[in-house]
Amino acid sequence: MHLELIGLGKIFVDAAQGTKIPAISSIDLQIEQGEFVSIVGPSGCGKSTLLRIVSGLEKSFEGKVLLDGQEVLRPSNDIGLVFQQYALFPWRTMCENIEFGLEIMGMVKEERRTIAEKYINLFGMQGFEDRYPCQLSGGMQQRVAIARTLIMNPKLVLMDEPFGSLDSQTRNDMQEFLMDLRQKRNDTILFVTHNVDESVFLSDRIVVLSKRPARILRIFELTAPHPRDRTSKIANDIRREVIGILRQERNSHSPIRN
Ligand SMILES: Nc1ncnc2c1ncn2[C@@H]1O[C@H](COP(=O)(O)OP(=O)(O)OP(=O)(O)O)[C@@H](O)[C@H]1O
Repeated sequence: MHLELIGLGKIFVDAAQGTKIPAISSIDLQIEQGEFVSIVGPSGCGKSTLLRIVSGLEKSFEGKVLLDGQEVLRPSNDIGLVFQQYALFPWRTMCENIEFGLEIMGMVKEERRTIAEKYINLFGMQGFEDRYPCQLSGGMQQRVAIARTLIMNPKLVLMDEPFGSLDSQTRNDMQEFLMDLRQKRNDTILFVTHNVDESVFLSDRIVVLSKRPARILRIFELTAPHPRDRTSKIANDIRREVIGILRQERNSHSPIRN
């Protein structure tokens, strides 16, 4: 897998008010197989818009997204999506949610059940197969959403604040779970987060975006092996530096107050 973002730009037009909202400007980025790349940036800077463009959901934008050299023009099974809202089907059990994509592909029930069970085991969710989403904890629901995406074996997984609605302990558990999973599967992940700690714990690279319209301010490379020590000097140094850039960016061009 090789992902290439070339000169990405996006301007929203508010037809009612006749105003233009530049959301993204001149973003170039390359991602290789197995990389975990986090995107952080000020609130409202254009992170989700960037993911939507990469996913093929956004129809009009400048530049190109190339996945293995092929232009991404629409959503496909090659690119999996995980959102903050788990978006599970409430009327389907855990197992039925996980096997949904395989069912849509026309796979017969026995075959897809066998594969879904493999994922249920891999995700440590045995015993909950027949529960409905409302009977599962938030962390478990997000695991189901991730399993439902990964069962399609996408080349690239896009995650938009996937742990944003979880309490801090569950969030930590999910970060560890995701790292463990990654070691087993070598998925390629582009991950949007507001949480700098999370990006330092998880990423091979952290891409720091500017205020809207988002452009790349800085890319940090993190080479510490996993599992990472959240309190190590290197983790603290990078965290401090990323937070410093974001603070400076937030305060830039703001009116001087007495
Ligand atoms: N469909 C749309 N029409 C008009 N403006 C939009 C649309 N979608 C997003 N925007 C605007 O584009 C900008 C970037 O939005 P986006 O959701 O990508 O930011 P974000 O960095 O993901 O935000 P957050 O930090 O709140 O998650 C915002 O100002 C938003 O209001």
